Amino acid sequence: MEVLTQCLLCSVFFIALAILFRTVTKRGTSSQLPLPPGPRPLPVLGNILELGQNPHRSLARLARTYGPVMSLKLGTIHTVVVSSPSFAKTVLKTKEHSISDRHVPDAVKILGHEEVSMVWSPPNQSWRYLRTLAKTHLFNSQSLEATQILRRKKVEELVAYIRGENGEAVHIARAAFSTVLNLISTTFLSTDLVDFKSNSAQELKDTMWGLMEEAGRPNLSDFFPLLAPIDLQGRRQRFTVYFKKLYDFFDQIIENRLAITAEGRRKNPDVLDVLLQLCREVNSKLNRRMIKSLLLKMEDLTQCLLCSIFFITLAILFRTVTKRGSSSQLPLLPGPRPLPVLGNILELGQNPHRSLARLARTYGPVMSLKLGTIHTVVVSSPSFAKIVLKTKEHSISDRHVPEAVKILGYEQVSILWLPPNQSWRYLRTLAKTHLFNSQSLEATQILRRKKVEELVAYIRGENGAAVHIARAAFSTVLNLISTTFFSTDMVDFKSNSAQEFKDTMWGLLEEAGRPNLSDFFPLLAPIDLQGRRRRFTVYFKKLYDFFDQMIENRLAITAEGRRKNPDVLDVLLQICGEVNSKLNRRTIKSLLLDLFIAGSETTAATLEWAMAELLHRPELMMRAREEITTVIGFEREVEESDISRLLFLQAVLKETLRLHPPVPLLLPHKAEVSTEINGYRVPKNNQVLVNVWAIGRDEQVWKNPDCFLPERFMEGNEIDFRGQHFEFIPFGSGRRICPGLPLGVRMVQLMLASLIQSFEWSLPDGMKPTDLDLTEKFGVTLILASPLKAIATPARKN
Ligand code: HEM
Repeated sequence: MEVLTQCLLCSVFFIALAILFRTVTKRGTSSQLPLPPGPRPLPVLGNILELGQNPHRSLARLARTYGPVMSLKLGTIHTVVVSSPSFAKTVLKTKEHSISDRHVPDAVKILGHEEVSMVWSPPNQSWRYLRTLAKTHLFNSQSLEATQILRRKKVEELVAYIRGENGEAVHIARAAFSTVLNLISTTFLSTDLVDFKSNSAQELKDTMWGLMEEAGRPNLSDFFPLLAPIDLQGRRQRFTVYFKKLYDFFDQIIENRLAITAEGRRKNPDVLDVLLQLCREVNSKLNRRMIKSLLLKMEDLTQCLLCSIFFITLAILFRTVTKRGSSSQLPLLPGPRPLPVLGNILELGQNPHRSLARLARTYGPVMSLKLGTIHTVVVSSPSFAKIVLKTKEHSISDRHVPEAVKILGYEQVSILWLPPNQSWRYLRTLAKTHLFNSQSLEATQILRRKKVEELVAYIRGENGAAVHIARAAFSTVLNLISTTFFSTDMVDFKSNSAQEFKDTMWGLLEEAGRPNLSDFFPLLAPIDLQGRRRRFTVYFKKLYDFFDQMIENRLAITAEGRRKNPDVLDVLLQICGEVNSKLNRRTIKSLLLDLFIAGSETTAATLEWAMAELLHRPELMMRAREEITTVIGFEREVEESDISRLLFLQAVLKETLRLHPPVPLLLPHKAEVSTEINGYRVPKNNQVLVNVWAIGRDEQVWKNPDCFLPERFMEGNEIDFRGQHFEFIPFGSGRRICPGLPLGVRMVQLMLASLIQSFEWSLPDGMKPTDLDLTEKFGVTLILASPLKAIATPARKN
């Protein structure tokens, strides 16, 4: 009851928060105005997660979907992004009088800086005055000509410095930065005033560098201006220190200059002399304006105070919630500093596997992050993967269950999400003995061969039109799984209900690939802000109905007499009917659902990646064809039993799984008990992710890790993916290793070999192999961002 009241209070609090954000958001826009298209924003966060580590690239990618003018919501900030020359012209030229104000970062709203800064002030009279000043005194070509000798000298100093390094590696950015500071100071303040070898000059350089570094990191207050008054990250406070230091420095320069000019006019006045001269004329005006801006700030004070109280409460609440999960005595694993509330979510970006690999370069192969309120350990090296998946398999094989699947009691019976308890062990044994044992897979290979023939026939029927490889593969894999486990006669994929099944499965997997706020903030889960759990319930009910119908049909048939060749469904129903059976209809339905969820997109994505890599490197495609032609010829179709002789094809599959593991972070593991890795404590309930994508590209292990080189898996290289070689674990390892591995591998190999044997492949629209876009998209599985389309020409039999 106590927990319930707490939950209720939290829900009320968060609903209030959501309403507040919605109100704040609505205030900024007019409902009559049509907004440019754009990705659907998440509640509260908006589209922040889409920005990633490289917003310029992420936005370019989004523009491919939503067009050259699109709208996003970054936190509560409505943002329009323009990505084409013509719309850039509209914004920067045609509309220059309505779109040349600035969106001012919160951190620079200090010391009245933004009101007098040429960079940040709105295009008003003072700004125009500063622009004219810059044009006439700072950047006019005559004075730049006159000062070029000074700059030449500074560049000579740079060359001398580099020469002095005597072949040591030079930090180009730092050397350039120092020189640029010198060049600017030399141009505007003359060299004799700024000696960059002195201590104060060194300090100026460090302060500038620190300021730039600080400014480059995201600031919560810029996404949620309502949070600005409490300066949660202390950004404004640190900026104030930097600014004060710089102001002091410039004050000193001005004082020195005034002292010199007091002794008499300088021979060659520089820009500072001119500015000081002008300053004398406008001095009083400048002072009055500063006083006015101070008075204006007084008015806002009361409002700020009220906001502060609200957000301080919010911060304290989040801190309390967060602290509950960890103990302050525990030594923490290294990791990037989390932001308040969001933690390290912003670091994940669009491609978490890549971002985490990058972070691991700084924080090491075991690091800790906070994703919202979820403490997460990320492992990125073969040796630590071994510790997590093997040495510690008994303490780190629980699952961190996504909120969306906590519906209809599914997670309590699912092999994917159950903790490693008795029920899970029972299901794993069942899978091993009845579903994926090599004898029954041998027995069903003729059925799968037929389904692959249907795929080949479908592609032949396209008559040279481009084939959407992933979609064709997805349908075929659904057929292959159903044929393996419940015989073809039970599932006719040409019927309407089968089409509906496919669409529902596709929809479910698409939905599951999008981030869910509730997974980062489980306290929000009860209100299901994004409606994810509601939509999952609809999908699950449809699929359960489908399986129910299938079971009913089967029971009706078996009631008429035992079937000649019982399939997996017959066996499961048989076990279900036994006394004290651990299996019931609900468990069977969840198991079937899991097989389709875990086996369909993973297998289809692997085939798509393999085809994409071979189309990208036609000489490898040719080698694979030659091997098939030599070993099998054209007279008959490839059989699963042929694969053991197709060594290059096997190497292609391995290389595909190394470079493009379909489940790049495995399914999330969870520590069942507090444990220790590398001398650090991993507290109970921490989420544990294994970055197999990063491990597959580890430079310490793989030569030319980013190149697709199937040959590396030939010539006596015994490394395989069955969980013993931790440098290559696309199926995981240990207790939770993928039980569907034998079927998955058979399916991909058979489809790939058949497609290569039956067709010559090329790219549509005159695309060259090098034009093929191999960019990834992270979702439930790692897929190609631009789905692969290819043209199949029936193979010539020479
Ligand atoms: C190329 C194809 C496949 C790949 C790369 C793959 C990969 C994986 C991975 C990485 C895991 C998680 C391991 C972990 O969390 O430690 C997993 C789990 C699982 N896979 Fe696969 N898989 C594939 C095909 C299949 C197929 C065809 C099926 C069944 C028809 C299947 C059924 C499962 C199940 C039931 C689990 C959950 C095991 C558990 O949690 O105990 N997979 N798979």
